[in-house]
Amino acid sequence: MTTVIKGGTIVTADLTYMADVKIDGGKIVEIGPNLSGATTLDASGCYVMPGGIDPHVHLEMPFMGTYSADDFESGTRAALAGGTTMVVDFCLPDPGQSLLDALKRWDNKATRATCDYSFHMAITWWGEQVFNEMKAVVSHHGINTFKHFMAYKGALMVNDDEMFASFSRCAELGALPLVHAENGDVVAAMQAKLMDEGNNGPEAHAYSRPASVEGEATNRAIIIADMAGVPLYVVHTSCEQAHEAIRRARQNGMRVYGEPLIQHLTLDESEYFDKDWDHSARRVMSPPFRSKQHQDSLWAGLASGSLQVVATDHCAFTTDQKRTGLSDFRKIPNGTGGLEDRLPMLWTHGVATGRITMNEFVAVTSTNIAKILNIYPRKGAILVGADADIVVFDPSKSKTISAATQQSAIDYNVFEGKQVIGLPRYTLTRGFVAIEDGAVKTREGHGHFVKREPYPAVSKALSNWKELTAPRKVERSGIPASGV
Ligand SMILES: NC(=O)NCCC(=O)O
Ligand SMILES: [Zn+2]
Ligand SMILES: [Zn+2]
Repeated sequence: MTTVIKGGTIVTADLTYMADVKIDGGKIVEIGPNLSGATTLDASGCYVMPGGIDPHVHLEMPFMGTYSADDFESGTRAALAGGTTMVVDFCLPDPGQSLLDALKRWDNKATRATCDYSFHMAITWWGEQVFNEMKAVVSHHGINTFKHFMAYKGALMVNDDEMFASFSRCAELGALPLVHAENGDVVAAMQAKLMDEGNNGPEAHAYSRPASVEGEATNRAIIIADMAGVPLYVVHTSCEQAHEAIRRARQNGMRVYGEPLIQHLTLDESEYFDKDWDHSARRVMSPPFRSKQHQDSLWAGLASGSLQVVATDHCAFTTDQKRTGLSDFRKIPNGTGGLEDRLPMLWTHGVATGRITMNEFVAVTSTNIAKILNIYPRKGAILVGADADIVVFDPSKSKTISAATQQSAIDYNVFEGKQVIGLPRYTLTRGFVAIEDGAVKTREGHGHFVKREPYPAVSKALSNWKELTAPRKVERSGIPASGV
């Protein structure tokens, strides 16, 4: 059964033009004028764009003694409602657990997904078993990214030697390491000091994680990646110090990518000084929200290309879950939602204000990450042969964000009361119309796992360069006799 999206303007990362899009069997089969099919979707006045890809979500994540509240059904439903058609979650092995066993657990959870998904594998401990299993993760399970937490001491955190070993293994396998870059040792010490001084409220979460601990860790991860000869992707880049380290590395020819979150771009640190404990605790996430100056730096990075991707780190906890930390901010589960709001908030605060163009919007919400994850042009493109993961985006449609009308399972929204302009008229996941003018028609279990091959081009280029510039013994003639 063919579907035609008719009368819209196609917007991709590099082109804007008027054409219809014909879909058959979940794929784009034709692009051009005056197309017809069994079903027609009216896109007049709309932009027809690749569906959003959110490479950073935590659905039903076991974390800080609880589980994040959105599972693969409600989380992907929220994604589709906001124009996002693929998510990438993080598989988190327990300490000592086999990576492959952990993957079975994630496979089971994800069967309920309503849109396509993939996983990053987290390296939460190190040993020969992990070293060996990383190969199977890449070659048999279609996962080409490995996440490293430099924070969450005593839980998910790995040390520099473990990171260097894992990054080096990534280099051998053609995989890409990811880092949560905050100095976990310094954060733990600062948290303890703040508690000793009686600072137990959610604002202390922000005090304990200043921009410098993120900048230092980002720089350290970049240097470790360079020594290991591997590219690096820095998740939730929230401040100028981290951005500056990424910019500098890129200027020096390193392949380092930075991912600001929509929350850091649009919400600031004043949220933590609200008199209402719940208000502040609901916004506790790591890294914390920053000042307006840091926000300006992130926006500039998106416009100039030194930062490449806007994600959400969707990790939603209910107010009751947040209240676990009523007397100790260290126990407030870290994380916020945003899956449904990423595209409308970025359009409103980015495109509508002129901070980024429509094409840059597509690049940072979809195409760039599709290329980084090595799934382009199956995803992230409006091209014949691509999956029909499409958002028909109406720039004149507006709403006020409210928990009362959201898809996420939690009881609040960190963007509550914000007016957005620009919303999906239709969201299609592999050709299936899951969102139609605000009506949610998602199908549980429709989502497929997207396998991702390793990166032959980047790894080959980097290993060629490393080989050319490797330390070499200088062959000398006429070596003087020993003076002894
Ligand atoms: N970001 C956050 O606070 N929670 C989710 C886990 C992580 O990404 O660090
Ligand atoms: Zn993180
Ligand atoms: Zn995260």
